Amino acid sequence: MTERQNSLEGITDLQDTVTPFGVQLRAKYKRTGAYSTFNDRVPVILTRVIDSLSRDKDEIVKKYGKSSSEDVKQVIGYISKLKNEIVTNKPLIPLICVPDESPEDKENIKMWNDYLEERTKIEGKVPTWYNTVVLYAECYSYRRVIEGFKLTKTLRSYDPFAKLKEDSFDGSTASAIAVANYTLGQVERAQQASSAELKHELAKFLRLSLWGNRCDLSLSGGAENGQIGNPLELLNALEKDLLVDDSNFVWDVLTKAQKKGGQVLVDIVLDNAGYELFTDLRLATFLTAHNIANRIRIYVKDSPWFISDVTTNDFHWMIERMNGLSNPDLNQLAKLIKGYLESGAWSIEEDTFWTTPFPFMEMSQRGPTLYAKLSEANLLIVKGDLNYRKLVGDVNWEYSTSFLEATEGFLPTNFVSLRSIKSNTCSGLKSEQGQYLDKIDPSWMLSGQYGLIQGTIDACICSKTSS
Ligand SMILES: O=P(O)(O)OC[C@@]1(O)O[C@H](CO)[C@@H](O)[C@@H]1O
Ligand SMILES: [Mn+2]
Repeated sequence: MTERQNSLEGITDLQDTVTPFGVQLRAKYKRTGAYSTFNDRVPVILTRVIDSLSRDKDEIVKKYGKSSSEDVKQVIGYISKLKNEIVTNKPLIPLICVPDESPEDKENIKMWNDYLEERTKIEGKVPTWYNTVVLYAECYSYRRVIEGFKLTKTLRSYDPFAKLKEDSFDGSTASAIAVANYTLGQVERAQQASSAELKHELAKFLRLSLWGNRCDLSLSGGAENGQIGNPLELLNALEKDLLVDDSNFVWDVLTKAQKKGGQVLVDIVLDNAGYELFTDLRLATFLTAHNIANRIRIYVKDSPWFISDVTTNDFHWMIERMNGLSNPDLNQLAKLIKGYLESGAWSIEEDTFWTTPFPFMEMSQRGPTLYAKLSEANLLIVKGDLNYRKLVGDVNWEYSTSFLEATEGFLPTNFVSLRSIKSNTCSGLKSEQGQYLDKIDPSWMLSGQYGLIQGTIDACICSKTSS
């Protein structure tokens, strides 16, 4: 038995079960992905951060100056301690506020510390890693990594995952080139395409963006997980794994908004950098080039998050990379994207809410400005597994619970989730579909094999027009 398992023996609450239906996921349920999150994945990720800091120390000192050498040591110590807190299931602790903290950071620290108090009240004791709801504890683990760097002088904005994200895109360039070529072909045909063709193409771009979500790095513990092969040729084979397909709903929402006149505004909440980001920008390019959307706001994270999530830096890095590679299609696509950003057809948006632990049903209360902003959009596209968990409150819903019921009142506008399933929550399946998958493939909710294009199809939100 390993030292880690020994130390967990003291956790009285560990239960050798799956998560019961109707309750939020917690790592204490041993037969779940949540348990592996703290038993395997996060400790492995933290070790990788430590290793990469030791390996890149000279490079860091070159870039951030001599005193960063001490800061690297400090962060390594901090992250080792954090890892130890997790594997011994210590109580979560308040974030530290240093005297010269910026007002925004102060406010952010207060939010996390207030929430720790709130959860302590809800749970009747101070939350621990395995015992509290995993959505909170997992988000908190990434917030602690951020703190490790924020507590230094020279490395406050260092992104320990940047290299992994960059390597992930570089490992997928052959796939990216194949689809870049196809996307540009579609853009060139923009004037001739019939409505039926556009509808068909939209369904294709939605699928490419959905399956791009298989490439996240937090599920693989930071191990390279890029796209290989020609994604267009793989689409047919993946069709059997698409459990819900509300592509028609997306088309209906967008075309109805168009018919109403005025500007059609689409908001996209991004998930991962690298190949997935590339697929999302292609979807956005398709919508803009065909005038299906007049404006697209693209939401990124304001800090390094769940290893592979896109920050503003990652976004710009990828465009520059596409520009710099010796492939004319990638170069042209990069130019197109830059043009969209410069003209204001697209904008990159940050909001602190995306790096909080809150389920989206709490957004109207805890992030009212963002909620109001999202409600201006005709359509909201929400990428990825973590965002799905937040959409449905990270509850293990009975699989046939409708998506709308599971989102518990979060409805700023019509929205669609594009998610490859990587955690133990899923709603809106056909009767018996989930039970059947449980039987044939017990790990179907954790593998990322299955996907959803799932919209708020039963909600009646009249098309909006913004100007
Ligand atoms: O949101 P993403 O990038 O699709 O997935 C993130 C993820 O891999 O991280 C967690 C595992 O620790 C899970 O919530 C989820 O599967
Ligand atoms: Mn992610």
